[in-house]
Amino acid sequence: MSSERIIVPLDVASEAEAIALLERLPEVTFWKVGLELFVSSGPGILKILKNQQKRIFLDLKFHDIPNTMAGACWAVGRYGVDLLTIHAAAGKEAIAAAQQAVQEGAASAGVVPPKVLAITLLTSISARQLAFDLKIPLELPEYALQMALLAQEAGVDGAVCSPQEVAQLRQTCGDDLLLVCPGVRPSWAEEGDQKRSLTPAQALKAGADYLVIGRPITAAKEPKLAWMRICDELAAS
Ligand SMILES: O=c1ccn([C@@H]2O[C@H](COP(=O)(O)O)[C@@H](O)[C@H]2O)c(=O)[nH]1
Repeated sequence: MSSERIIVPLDVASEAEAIALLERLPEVTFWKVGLELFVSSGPGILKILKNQQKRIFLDLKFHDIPNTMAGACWAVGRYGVDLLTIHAAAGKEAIAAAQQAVQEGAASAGVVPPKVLAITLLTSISARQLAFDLKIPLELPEYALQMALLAQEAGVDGAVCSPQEVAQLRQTCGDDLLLVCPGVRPSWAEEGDQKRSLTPAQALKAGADYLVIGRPITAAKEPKLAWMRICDELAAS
């Protein structure tokens, strides 16, 4: 079912607001906990989600030296979440350390390790910003692909990329690499700070395994109606 391939972010500032959102959208099976909620309220929300049998994407976007990545990833390994993000730009050694540490952390807690996803390039970065602000002398699709290949060589389970690059990553990296796309926007939703969007149907057709769709649902007047509209559009596509 395509609705199970939609991950909704709990981008709110408190556990109480997160619980209120969970109550408004009981049909959502896969939730993302990101920096805003985790930093403001801590890991308690993970237990709440687990008690409701929800799947969890812990989007903490680690980007640090190998030793620090390993320590943080070991600790995340113990939570029993499904997905964890790190930045591919942290480098091969740090990615490999992260991958090994989640396995060890999970084993120490007797839980299944999360799949580690490497962020190739944040979906809020445009080609112009990549060139002029970040001074990266590669075309954006080539840079995203190189980051995915680096992460794949270092042993990650998957990558985060924009829907605009997902077809190329799928073709080059193969079917075993899990591809998760944020920056997805239905035709009726505002782009906001996302720079490289496609619609949900286009993103799935291009090869995404999972879509992260936040504000078009969570900031809608009626989140449930927005969720249903997206699910209906996917079913009709
Ligand atoms: O490259 C990335 C990596 C992560 N995100 C996260 O996804 C959601 C998107 O929310 P929207 O409201 O649908 O824009 C958000 O939690 C980001 O932190 C991303 O957008 N891009």
